[in-house]
Amino acid sequence: MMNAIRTEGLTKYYGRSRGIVDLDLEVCEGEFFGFIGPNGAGKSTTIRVLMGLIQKTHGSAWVLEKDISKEKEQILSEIGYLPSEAVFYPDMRGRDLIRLSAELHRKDCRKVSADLCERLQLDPSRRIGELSFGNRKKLAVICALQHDPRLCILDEPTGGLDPLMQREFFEILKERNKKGMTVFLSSHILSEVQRFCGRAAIIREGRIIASGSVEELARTNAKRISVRGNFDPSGLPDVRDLQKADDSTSFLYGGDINLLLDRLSRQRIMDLSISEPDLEEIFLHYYTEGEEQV
Ligand SMILES: Nc1ncnc2c1ncn2[C@@H]1O[C@H](COP(=O)(O)OP(=O)(O)OP(=O)(O)O)[C@@H](O)[C@H]1O
Repeated sequence: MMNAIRTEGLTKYYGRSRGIVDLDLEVCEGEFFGFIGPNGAGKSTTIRVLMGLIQKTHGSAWVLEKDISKEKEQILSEIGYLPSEAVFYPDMRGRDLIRLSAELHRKDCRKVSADLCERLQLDPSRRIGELSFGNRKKLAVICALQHDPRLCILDEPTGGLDPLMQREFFEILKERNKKGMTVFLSSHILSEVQRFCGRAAIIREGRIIASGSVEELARTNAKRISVRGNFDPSGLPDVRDLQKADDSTSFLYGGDINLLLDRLSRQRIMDLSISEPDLEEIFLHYYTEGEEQV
């Protein structure tokens, strides 16, 4: 299987401050891949290095099996890119930018771009400076997709799009993905990744802390334990996200269930529930792992 993106020990420092450290990433051609992490984790840095917009500090990376340090031009001609903050010339009209970006790809994209404008409800005759943030985003989406790229790299694409437009946008991506386009979607919105991506990597503080199928990432042995009555789980192993209210205690528990039952049996409690944690809680656990725990 061909790799759409591969990195080996990819590292970027901004002076002495950390951008990304030792990133190993593998995205196969045809995947809908999620790149998820909190603000400042290093998502944009990774993408900018892959795009050749900034220089890596060390490590290696290939996009569509081409070395980012040696074959930048070829890479750019085959991919679509949606930057997180699109900066455009304010006096230009939307359609001029669309044409300019098509010319860069030396392709007649008129039919596709007209179709995209209609689906995303963008009036391309307006001047860019007069467009709202969401409408500029649509323009960037059209520029990223009109030339039918093999790989589309999207850096937090949905900010600014209203729910209806988000739905249409993902519909377009899904259709393209079905026809073979690889999607690399950076996001801090978990539900987005969960709904559309097959596999994902989680990045925190510049490092990949987990990767795999979205289902796999969501799987864990931990259970959500909720106890009504007086219960103190301190001393039990692998207790996370402890929440205490007046007469109830709730936490994620990943330790031996017998230890827990033993402790519970020694206290008078009024009610107990044991349930699967939802994906949101699991990601929260990935995000906060390594920080001080209760
Ligand atoms: N030009 C820069 N100069 C110095 N440090 C930078 C620069 N750009 C990014 N950083 C730092 O690199 C780290 C990673 O930032 P990056 O923008 O890649 O994160 P991100 O995951 O894309 O976050 P967000 O969701 O907020 O866009 C942060 O600590 C950030 O402060």
